Amino acid sequence: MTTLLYRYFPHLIPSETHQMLRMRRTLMATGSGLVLTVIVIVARMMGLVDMSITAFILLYSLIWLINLSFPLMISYDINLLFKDPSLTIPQLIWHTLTNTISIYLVPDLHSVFLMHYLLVVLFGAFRMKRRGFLIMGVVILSCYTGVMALLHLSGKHEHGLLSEFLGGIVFLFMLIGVSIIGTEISSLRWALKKRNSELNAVMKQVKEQAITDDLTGLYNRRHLMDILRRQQALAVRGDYEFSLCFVDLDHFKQINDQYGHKTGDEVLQTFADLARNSVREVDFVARLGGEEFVLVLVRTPLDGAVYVAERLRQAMEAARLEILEPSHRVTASIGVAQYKPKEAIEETMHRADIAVYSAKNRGRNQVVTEDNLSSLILSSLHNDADLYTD
Ligand SMILES: Nc1nc2c(ncn2[C@@H]2O[C@H](COP(=O)(O)OP(=O)(O)OP(=O)(O)O)[C@@H](O)[C@H]2O)c(=O)[nH]1
Repeated sequence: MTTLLYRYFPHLIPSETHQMLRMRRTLMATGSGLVLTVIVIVARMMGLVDMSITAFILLYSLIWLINLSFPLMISYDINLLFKDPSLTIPQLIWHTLTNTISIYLVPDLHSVFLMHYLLVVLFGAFRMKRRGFLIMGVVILSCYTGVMALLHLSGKHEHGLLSEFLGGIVFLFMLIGVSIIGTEISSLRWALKKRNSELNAVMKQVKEQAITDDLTGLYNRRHLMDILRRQQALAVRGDYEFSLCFVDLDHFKQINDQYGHKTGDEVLQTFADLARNSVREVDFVARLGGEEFVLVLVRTPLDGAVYVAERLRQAMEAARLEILEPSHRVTASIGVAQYKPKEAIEETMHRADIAVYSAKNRGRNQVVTEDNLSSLILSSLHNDADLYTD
């Protein structure tokens, strides 16, 4: 049925995975409703249904209006307005009701329809828990005994009461059995669903850990290289610029020596927070290692990057760190470089790195750009500066 719908009415099949699954189940139920209708129509053609043709057509038009309303609701996302978007209980009750109508119309085939009740209960395994199965059991039993009583009272069904009673007991046991199996399937589904969401959460955590630095929560060096390659690819496509700020905290060894490693860690975390808050959402902040950090400022030319770097330097200089002595200020030296079209990303990193060295040489706590490096510093550092490779 789903395949037919795909072929002739592709626009009615939802593309979202959950909705598609709901549609498939609903079409299964609609399919079993179709089988019921065909059986009743054949029975009427054989003279087993005592109902005028007009009333019969009217009744089945109404039944199919409601039958089709379930898949249509899913097609147009109306089911999402309900607490249970699978519409399990309404569908189960509706199919129980149509099955009961079928028994009333064709009492001679009531044992066939009795089996269909069991199919309806199994349909609940997709969604229901134990309580749902209990409710459905009660609803089905009430419908069945109700319709049988009605048939006997109106004289439409002439079977002996004892055989009917025994048949009812057998059906009750079958109903209990099917409900237990349904509950088991249902609890397996819930357990799987829970395990799946736990796995997803762990996967998310593992992915995050793979790209972040444990101490500061900033991106780590490996992820920084990925970010830079993506930025480079954007710049290569044209009309895109970005800049790097290399940051090195000044005299950090002294902080470790004077206050201990733990305090040193806290200073690194404080700086990480400051750096994170000094850039835009779209920018990136990474820790290269030790007391070295990198800001990747997207869509930012050199002068914009200098502005951000200077603002961060001033914020760090002004920050009062309660973990240190009141007069102790932690400062940062920052080197800024802009990516030049067609160059290797390592070359940009190299220039930013040289700018940091220059800032240190010029007395620390300052921002130096690649533009204001003297050629002397450039040539002396060019040979021994680290090339940043992944
Ligand atoms: N607390 C702490 N210290 C670290 C960490 N990683 C590196 N360090 C320390 O950072 C210090 C870096 O010292 P240096 O490279 O000599 O630089 P500096 O003292 O900041 O001097 P300048 O950079 O020249 O201003 C070393 O003492 C490292 O042990 C860390 O994760 N936590």
